[in-house]
Amino acid sequence: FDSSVSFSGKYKGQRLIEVGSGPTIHSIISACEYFQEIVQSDFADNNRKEIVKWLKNDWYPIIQHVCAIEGKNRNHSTRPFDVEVNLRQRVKQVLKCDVRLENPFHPHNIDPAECVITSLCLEAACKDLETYRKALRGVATLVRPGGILVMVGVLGQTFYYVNEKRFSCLILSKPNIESILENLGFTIHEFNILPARCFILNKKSR
Ligand SMILES: C[S@@+](CC[C@H](N)C(=O)[O-])C[C@H]1O[C@@H](n2cnc3c(N)ncnc32)[C@H](O)[C@@H]1O
Repeated sequence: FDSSVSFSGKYKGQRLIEVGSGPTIHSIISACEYFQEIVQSDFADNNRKEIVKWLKNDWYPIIQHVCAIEGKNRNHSTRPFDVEVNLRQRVKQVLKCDVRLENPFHPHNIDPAECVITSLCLEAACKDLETYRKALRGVATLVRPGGILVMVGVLGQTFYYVNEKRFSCLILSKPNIESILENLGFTIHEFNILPARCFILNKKSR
């Protein structure tokens, strides 16, 4: 899970909202130690169902993996088992969201949070830069004044696959994202660009 987000305690608070979680919990594993209440969300019903299922089922290997990356499995108080228990308790809601709406949680009004995470969602949801800008404006309304927005995204990509299904992806550049965020009143603390890893997978012949 290259897109998992790592928290070290520099940022903490009462609430964290994740926008466009997909069917997964990997983006919030690291954060659950630092935020008391977590709201996850996605547009797709099946993705939200998968998260709700997880609240009863097993993502332990993924939690172990994230803890290993962070070296946490050497620390007794945050070993993977504890992280899992913590995370299950802290995910309070799994809601429908649509980032193309001015209020992504319409018709619900969600209190803004100290931290909002969105990973690989906006470029998947938006077909052009103007839609992306509006979506980011909507996501920004979920961040409390003084709070942080953590975005994981991909630059210069036009499509991606989930199994054999192809999805479109909006081409983004660093200057595009920086100028939209600055116009929305954000100060950018970190902008890390990591080299993409390319996986070439060979399907077994029968
Ligand atoms: C590439 S996946 C990323 C999932 C996860 N956040 C991750 O990092 O692995 C894109 C996600 O965006 C969601 N999505 C697509 N359009 C959306 C929309 N209009 N509003 C909210 N989520 C949307 C999809 O359902 C999907 O779960």
